Amino acid sequence: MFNKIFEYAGPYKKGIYAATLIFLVSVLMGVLPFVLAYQIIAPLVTGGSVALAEITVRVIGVLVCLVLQAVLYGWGLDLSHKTAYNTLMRLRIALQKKLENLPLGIIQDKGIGTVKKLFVDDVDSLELLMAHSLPEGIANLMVPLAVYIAMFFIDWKLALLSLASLPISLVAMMMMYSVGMKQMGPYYQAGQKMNNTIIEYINGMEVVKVFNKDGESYERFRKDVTNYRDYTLNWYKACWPWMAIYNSLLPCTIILTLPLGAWFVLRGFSTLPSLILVLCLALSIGIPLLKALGFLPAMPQLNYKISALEQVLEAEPLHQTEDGFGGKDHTICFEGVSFAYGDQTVVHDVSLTAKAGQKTALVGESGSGKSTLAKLLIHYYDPQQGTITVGGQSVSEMSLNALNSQISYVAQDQYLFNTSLLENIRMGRLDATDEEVVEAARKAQCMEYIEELPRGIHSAAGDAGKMLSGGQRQRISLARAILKSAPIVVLDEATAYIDPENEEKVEAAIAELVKGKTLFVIAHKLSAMMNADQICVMAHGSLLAAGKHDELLSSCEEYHKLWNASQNSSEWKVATAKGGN
Ligand SMILES: Nc1ncnc2c1ncn2[C@@H]1O[C@H](COP(=O)(O)OP(=O)(O)OP(=O)(O)O)[C@@H](O)[C@H]1O
Repeated sequence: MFNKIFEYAGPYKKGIYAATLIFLVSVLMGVLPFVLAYQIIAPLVTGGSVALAEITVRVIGVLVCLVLQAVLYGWGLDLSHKTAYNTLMRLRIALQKKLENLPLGIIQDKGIGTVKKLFVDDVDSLELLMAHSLPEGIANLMVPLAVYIAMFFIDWKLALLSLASLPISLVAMMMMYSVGMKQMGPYYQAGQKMNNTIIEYINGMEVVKVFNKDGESYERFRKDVTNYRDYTLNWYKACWPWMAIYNSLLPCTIILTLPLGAWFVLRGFSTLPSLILVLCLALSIGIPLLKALGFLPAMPQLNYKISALEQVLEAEPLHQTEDGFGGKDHTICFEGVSFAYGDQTVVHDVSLTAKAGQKTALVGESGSGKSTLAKLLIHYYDPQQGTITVGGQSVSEMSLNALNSQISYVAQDQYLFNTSLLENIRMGRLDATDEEVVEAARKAQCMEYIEELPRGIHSAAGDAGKMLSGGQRQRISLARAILKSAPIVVLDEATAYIDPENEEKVEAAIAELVKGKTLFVIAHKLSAMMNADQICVMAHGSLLAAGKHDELLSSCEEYHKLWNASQNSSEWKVATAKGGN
């Protein structure tokens, strides 16, 4: 675990060494007063004499030690915190770089809560390790160790007596660590789940209220918060007994030394001055030992958090190169592509070709793998098997930027940034002039409602977002894609859930977007796919058939079924509309 910390610290690791050294001297300054006290007590107890001047010097020595201890401790803390926060900064930058190279789909699948926990909470928790546990812990352990060695030189029998509490404490410590680590998995996952649920709860508040799902949503929230409490308490419950044992036993360095040591002195096995010195030293290391132990309970948690960070930092990055796009045209080819989310394979050995300049439609029942194929094409994930090429060049043999420059992906949920609508549309092509942005907005049928907004196209998407319908927001994202004007357009259910009034306009915007482009489209509405150059029928992650509408109607039973179902549903829509429902 410490090796990894030093790796993260990079050039700042010198700060950890320096802070540890300073803490070490500071702890030593806490031990010296006991030695000085011994030098005053021993002659008095053994019948000797001490001059007042000697006592004064030692008392001043004690005061100097205490002042130095405080000053050095402050200095050490200053240094260790600078090191810690610089390391956290490095770690967050490394995480961000790593996330940038991870498949986007994998990041989305983790959930915002988990990613936020990783970036904020898990990284923050390393502060304890870097600023305290490591430098302070080491110093507070090293000094007692040195003191024990000194005790052995003074009187090995008495030294052994003061070590008596150590073996049981060590066993208790190991037990605490081991049971703590076992409980850590569920505890950590409960924390991740709670984070995700809280974010989902806040994001989904509007829907929850509209659909009167307060109770249900609160119930889930309550369950995850309660679970987290239970797992945390379980963890503590498993660790508490062991913590209690070593916390009480370890600092009891004089528990045997005092009675047995006195007996040793009476029997002549040890001398009184040695006993006094060993007792003073044993008392001096009580506080450092307790401090060092104070850091132990957090170790299993820290270890777990570091592993979670490691998992992300060591996760396999998206396969891509620095190369630009060099495909001969924009023909898309899936060759023997299989893909699994975790253990669940959802795409099985799919091979299909979407010819450049043509419209290829993917149809199939819900869950048949259509969106996953689209996400593989835009390289959200790497397939486990097979290759996807554009114009003969594999998507993993170009940079994500190069691929993105060739593809406009429009899905149902389009994110609007909290900036003006103008800038939101300009995301499509950053060097576009204001006029070009307005032209794209016009082509996407946005201007009629944008002009009615108080600040027109300069309205902030955050404020405007509340005033825009789903279809209007969708048209903003289509304007973005029109402005981008990439040669390939991937539409994933782009018109789903749009009200009839908006549907016509969205379809007009799409028609503008796809003019002369290679189109890869997923839609449930089969009637809109009839004119496609090729329709690919998916079922349970496999490609069943591919062809034109008429061919498939006669040759593919699954397509026939889908077609009938879509006809029935449009008849049902007409009937309900007529019925006024
Ligand atoms: N992020 C994910 N993690 C795990 N499983 C997923 C994920 N996304 C989709 N799946 C699963 O993969 C399978 C294929 O889903 P996909 O969304 O590709 O199907 P689809 O045909 O597009 O469905 P729909 O028409 O309902 O959008 C489904 O069983 C789905 O539950």
